[in-house]
Amino acid sequence: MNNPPVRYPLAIFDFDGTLADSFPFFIANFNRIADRHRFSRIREEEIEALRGCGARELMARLGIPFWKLPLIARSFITLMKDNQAAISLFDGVPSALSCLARRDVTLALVSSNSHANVTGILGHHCRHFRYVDCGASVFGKAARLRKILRTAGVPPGQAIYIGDQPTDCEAAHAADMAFGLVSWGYGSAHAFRGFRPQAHFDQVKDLCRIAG
Ligand SMILES: O=C(O)COP(=O)(O)O
Repeated sequence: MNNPPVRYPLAIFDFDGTLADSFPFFIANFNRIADRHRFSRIREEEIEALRGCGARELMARLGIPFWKLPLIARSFITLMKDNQAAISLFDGVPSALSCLARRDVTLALVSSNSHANVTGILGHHCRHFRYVDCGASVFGKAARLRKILRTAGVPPGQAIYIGDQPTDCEAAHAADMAFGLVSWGYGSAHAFRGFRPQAHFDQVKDLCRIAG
């Protein structure tokens, strides 16, 4: 990991692929949702290449128009709601969250997933989060980040958004915040070519370094 140059008093987390290991569930259900919403199915051997695409490129390759995104997101969210037990947090996430909370980092979460799924999967680890903002559109996270900054009264330069997708990085930078990229998420390193995350986290336990 590149050590963050400063301690970040406010750390905002993405959920899927960052805290929750939902990629296997996403892939297992992908073609079912593709059939329902009439976009391209994927084959096992395409997955790695698709993880290297940004959201716009992915949508173009799969034939997903923007207007279908909320409908597709809703289908995944509903499916996940009925299968929450199949999704767990990445190993080490609970101790990383309690380490940060213990060291007085304010924790928040901005996700495009639903509040019910996020809180259901986090379970009692939810207690570490001061702010939880769910239901953001994939391209609409910057406004949610700004709202948390305002509510928390923290200047953007003292906050970091930690996520796994290029859209997360774009949102953080649009909100003038630092972005921390995790290596265990949906997006592969190739998807981040041309992006400049302020921090890289190679292992979950590295997240504790946000506390300085
Ligand atoms: O990383 C993403 O953009 C997707 O994750 P989210 O569902 O928690 O928003």
